[in-house]
Amino acid sequence: MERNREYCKVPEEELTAAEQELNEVEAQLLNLSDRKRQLLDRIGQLKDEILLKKNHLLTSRDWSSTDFPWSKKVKEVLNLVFKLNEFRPLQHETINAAMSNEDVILIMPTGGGKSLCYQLPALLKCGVALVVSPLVSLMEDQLMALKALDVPAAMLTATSTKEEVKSIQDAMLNKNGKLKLLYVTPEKLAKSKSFMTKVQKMYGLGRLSLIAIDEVHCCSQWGHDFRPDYKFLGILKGMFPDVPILGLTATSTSRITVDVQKMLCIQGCLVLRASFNRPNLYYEVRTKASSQEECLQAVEDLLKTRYCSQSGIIYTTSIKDCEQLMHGLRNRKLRVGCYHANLEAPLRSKVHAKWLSGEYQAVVATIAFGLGIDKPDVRFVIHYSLSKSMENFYQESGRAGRDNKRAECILMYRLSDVFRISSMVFTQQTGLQNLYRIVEYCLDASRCRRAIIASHFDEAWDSQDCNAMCDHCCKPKERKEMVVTSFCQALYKLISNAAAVDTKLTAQKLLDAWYGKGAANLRDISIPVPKFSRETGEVILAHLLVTGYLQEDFHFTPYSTISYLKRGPKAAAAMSDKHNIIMHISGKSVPLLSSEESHKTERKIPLTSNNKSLAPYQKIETLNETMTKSVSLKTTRVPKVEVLDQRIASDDDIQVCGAEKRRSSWKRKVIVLDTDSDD
Ligand SMILES: Nc1ncnc2c1ncn2[C@@H]1O[C@H](COP(=O)(O)OP(=O)(O)OP(=O)(O)O)[C@@H](O)[C@H]1O
Repeated sequence: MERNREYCKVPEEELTAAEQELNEVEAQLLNLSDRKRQLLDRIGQLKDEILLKKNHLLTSRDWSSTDFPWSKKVKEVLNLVFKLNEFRPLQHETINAAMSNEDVILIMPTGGGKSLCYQLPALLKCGVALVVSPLVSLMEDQLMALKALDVPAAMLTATSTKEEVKSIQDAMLNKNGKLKLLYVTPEKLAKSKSFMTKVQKMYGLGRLSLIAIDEVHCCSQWGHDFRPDYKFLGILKGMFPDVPILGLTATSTSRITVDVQKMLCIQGCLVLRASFNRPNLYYEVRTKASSQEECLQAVEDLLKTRYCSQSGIIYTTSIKDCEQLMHGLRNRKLRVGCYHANLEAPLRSKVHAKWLSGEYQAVVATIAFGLGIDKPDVRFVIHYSLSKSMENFYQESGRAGRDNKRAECILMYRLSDVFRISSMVFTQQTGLQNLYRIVEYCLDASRCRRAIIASHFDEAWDSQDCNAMCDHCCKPKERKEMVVTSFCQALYKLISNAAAVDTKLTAQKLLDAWYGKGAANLRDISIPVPKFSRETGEVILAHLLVTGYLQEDFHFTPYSTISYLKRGPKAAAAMSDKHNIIMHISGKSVPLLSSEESHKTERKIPLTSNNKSLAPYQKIETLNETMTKSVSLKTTRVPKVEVLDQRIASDDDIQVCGAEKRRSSWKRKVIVLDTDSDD
């Protein structure tokens, strides 16, 4: 080609030659970019294969073995330093993996004993373990506990004094230093260059023993608690390649776990997942009354009867709710305190202390009362309103029953709460998605509550595992299907009618119009008023919302954010003749266990005053006779799934969140769909 160019004196000839050459180059480029794509694909495949192979090797090793060189020492430190007799599930495995310098992600329910998994190896390894923790209060709790055990630990935060910083940094680099654990916030790592330089020096001296990252799900944007500073932790593996990273979390779906591995550059690492099942926790959802007074009454009744002289937590959504509920309960002579972020730290500590000592029966709290709460005998957690996500609910309710004795988690559900929370979370990337999952948990009228929790956390579930420890398994109901397509179409029509007069409808206004109430110009006489209660109407509306047939439409006013309803992304399907929108409802109780027996069953479950070492996620195998009976009851298959014809369906036999309604005049048209259906 070069030669061509040299001899081409005439510009026309040179142009032809250049164009020819360009064509050839383009053809080569195409070939090369094809090849590049092929190579990239292959590299991706090979990397996946290597990770899979590595992961296979890791998972096939017996991490619970007691034949590791450090095994004897591990047992000694467990007994002598931590004063514990034996490991809880997965603790030993995690410790062995960390001692082998493997990266690990440990997913273990709240209270499962994650801290020991990095504290113990930190004591056995040479040097200092860096513990990244999201909250100063959490670190303080940990330091207090470690001090009581005589374990040398320190923390560095934005408020540490110069002297503190200096003495800690000296200890980091001192070959003979005693410091074993150093707690830091992710912000400290991300923002303090001088501190990172010290960590690098410590690493250079071979004194960085391991990196533990608490609440590691905060790395992932898919998690409910994404913290931008956690992103920075991605550089640690590159900087300190031979230091094991131990990520710990109580809540992580598979998607979040993969994301976290990617963020931390520890793909293919060992993932240890303890069961999310907490056999000693009883889960229940109750319909919340619409009047403030009735709601208060319901909580008062619980505290004065069912939970008389027992200790618990009542979670509310806002600071205002928190204070109002506390005053309401105090006026009813209940010993409760309140805890939220607007209270000064000393006051919060005082409330916490009064609750720990039993002076307060319960703390009415916002989510500010959370991480680090380690009271073993919390017998009840009441959610006075929905949580923001299943993860939040699991974590908050998980503060009950850490002593492994029976404790109860009651969630009070009302549709209007959904919109209060949605207008707070809709700007977050997965805010609404997360909220709708917990709404589904509340709406489900028959499925085992813990089966729903397990499936949320991608955990395999055996229907026998509940042991009648949720409201649905305690009093099983038939599971039926109801076709709600025409109701959805009716709601669309009401929304369109309102739009025609330049009006937007909130859920309450939409329900008013549907039930022939509210402004006359928003009603539609061509749409029959439902024969079922408004409560059932609310459930149908909520179902249409969480399944995408309706959608929230947020508008800002100077004082608040209002959620209106509009057609959802599935509207076209809902309008099609061929499409049925099906909702599960529950029918009659399965008459195998009388309510008296079920009550007995409820009361007889765990069990564990003589079973202290039982971890929350271990199966309780010592079933008594009544429990065995309830298990066989629970596993009894519902004989049929029925489609109730929507035109004549009424409240009869429909159970909505525990509010059971029955009428003898029930007429229904039944189409048998399936004769062997279950959840
Ligand atoms: N092997 C064990 N035997 C008995 N008790 C243990 C064991 N391991 C940990 N514990 C106790 O369990 C309690 C909870 O432990 P820890 O705080 O580590 O839980 P966690 O999983 O970090 O919970 P959270 O997610 O709420 O922070 C602590 O009081 C701890 O002393």
